[in-house]
Amino acid sequence: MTARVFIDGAAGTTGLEIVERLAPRPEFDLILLDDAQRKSAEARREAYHAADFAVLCLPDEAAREAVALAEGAKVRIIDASSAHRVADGWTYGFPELVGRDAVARATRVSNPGCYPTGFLALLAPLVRKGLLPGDWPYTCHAVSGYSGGGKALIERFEADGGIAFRDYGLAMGHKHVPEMQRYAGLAHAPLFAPAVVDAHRGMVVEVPLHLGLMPHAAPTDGLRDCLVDFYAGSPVVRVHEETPDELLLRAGAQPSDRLDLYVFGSRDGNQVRLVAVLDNLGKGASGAAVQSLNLMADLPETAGLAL
Ligand SMILES: NC(=O)C1=CN([C@@H]2O[C@H](COP(=O)(O)OP(=O)(O)OC[C@H]3O[C@@H](n4cnc5c(N)ncnc54)[C@H](OP(=O)(O)O)[C@@H]3O)[C@@H](O)[C@H]2O)C=CC1
Ligand SMILES: CC(=O)N[C@@H](CCC(=O)OP(=O)(O)O)C(=O)O
Repeated sequence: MTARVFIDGAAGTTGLEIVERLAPRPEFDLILLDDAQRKSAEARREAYHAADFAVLCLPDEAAREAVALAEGAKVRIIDASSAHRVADGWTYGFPELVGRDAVARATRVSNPGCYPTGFLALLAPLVRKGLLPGDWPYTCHAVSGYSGGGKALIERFEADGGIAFRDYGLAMGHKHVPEMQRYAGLAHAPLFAPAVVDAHRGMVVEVPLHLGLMPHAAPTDGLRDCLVDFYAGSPVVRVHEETPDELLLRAGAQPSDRLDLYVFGSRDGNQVRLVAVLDNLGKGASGAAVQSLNLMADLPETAGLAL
């Protein structure tokens, strides 16, 4: 049976990429509103009531409004915004961490933020298995392509043409911190230092560790082995056992729904860099939404993904 899927915000950066992934698939019948209707509350309410699934690709405020418009409908929702990431009644849409069954059964799924996807993929299994302490004050450095900031940041980078690197989040308190802390099981909020580089898409998320100073921490190989075991058989997450000399983001990178993890250790074993490489619009947004939708619709998990 064909499932009807309403993409609210289909004209935006994340929405367009979800449409691209779903449009060729016969299992789905997309509900898309034209320019004249796409912000009409009435048209959107009707769409919610006609759909089996809806994917919200909207700013937070509009996503909260969307959930209200869907009240009373049988529609199952995946929200790509940060409005419901730590809200009661919502399942965090990270099947590798919360379990595929939990996502498959959920009626309200909140897609993880792009930076938290890298951070949590690295840290959550290690803290959960007791190989790193949950009460350590962790730091996370990350760079993202400018599409991570949606249409507004894309326009800014493309119009300016001269920004090579943009450090931001300098007042701390980035909106991703609560989900990073909650789903990694941390006692303290991580110090999060994000930046944007002059590439359309792609990101590198890093957690540096003074391993030698940490109480109850496993050695470098133990950390890597744990991640290898945890993601064994995952079609999306790959834990690399080799340690290359460099990791590159390419300005013209093609869409990818993969998530690549690395564990680099110093020779003396005292320092470690946990590194995740992903596409902010892939496993960081649209790819993750499609993965969750596949599970919710009882379809093969990776159908339609670029892996
Ligand atoms: N870009 C990324 O890498 C990631 C984005 N996200 C999240 O996904 C969501 C969408 O982000 P993104 O696609 O980047 O943002 P964009 O700004 O590119 O797109 C948002 C879209 O929502 C539309 N919109 C705004 N308000 C309303 C409304 N009231 N009713 C209907 N449509 C509305 C906008 O319309 P208009 O075109 O007129 O502006 C726009 O088309 C955000 O919450 C973002 O934080 C999550 C992970 C990664
Ligand atoms: C480069 C850039 O600006 N990135 C965005 C996060 C993108 C993302 O993950 O979006 P949501 O969590 O909002 O859904 C930011 O830092 O706000």
